[in-house]
Amino acid sequence: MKFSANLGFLWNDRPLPAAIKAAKEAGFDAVECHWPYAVPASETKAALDETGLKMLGLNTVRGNVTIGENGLSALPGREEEARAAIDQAIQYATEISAGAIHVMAGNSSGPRARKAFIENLVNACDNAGSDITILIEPLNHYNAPGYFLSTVEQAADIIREVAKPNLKLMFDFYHVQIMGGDVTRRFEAALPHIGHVQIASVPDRGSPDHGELDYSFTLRRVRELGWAQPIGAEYLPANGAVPDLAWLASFKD
Ligand SMILES: O=C(O)[C@@H](O)C(=O)CO
Ligand SMILES: [Mg+2]
Repeated sequence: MKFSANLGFLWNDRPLPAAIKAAKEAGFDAVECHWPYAVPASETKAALDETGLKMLGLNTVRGNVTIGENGLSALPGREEEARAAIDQAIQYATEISAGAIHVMAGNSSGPRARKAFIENLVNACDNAGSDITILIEPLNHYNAPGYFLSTVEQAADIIREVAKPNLKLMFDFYHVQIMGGDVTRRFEAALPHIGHVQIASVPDRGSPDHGELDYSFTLRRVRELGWAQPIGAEYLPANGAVPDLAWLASFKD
């Protein structure tokens, strides 16, 4: 299997270009991040070019994080800000040739929120063009209480309704296990919609070699089902920002 280092959590004690280099040295096949915007895209691109790693994805900004905002795209009345966040992400992703943008929904619920989310996703898909995949990610209700999107089934409904070929599901096993489990069957059912896969141990969101999910089984099944893209290692290192990587050698090709 191939793995992508999620630099939102791994090596997040250093500037993004240095984190990209650390991921390369550690043997990762790709990188992904959360919010790279403080670093000029040219600097991120230079580190990607130097290491030969691809940036698989980045997120739209969350809004006012000091009051707990967690995305803007499913917030009725905030359409202008949501569009600006999507435009910013598309511009950054284009400059660094990133593969995907995770459009963050935000904390909301109900039909008006759903309508706003769908309209923003249509706009994101149309403006991103065919080289950038737009991702939506269900988040669990412990880490993201009140978040609009919490299950893969809800996300699949939205993807069907938006009906754009570049809208896909970010299937994060950590969240999916917490929100109902049965992860192997649910992965298989969602496979046609999946655009990226992420992992972490459950419930502590640590390295994927312990906890209630057995990734040596789960990832074998993922591979058998034909998934060949790098899997996002999105976990919280046990001791700060430098990750424990014993798991990587045993899971990698
Ligand atoms: O799982 C997560 O939390 C991330 O993938 C993310 O992008 C939202 O913070
Ligand atoms: Mg995730």
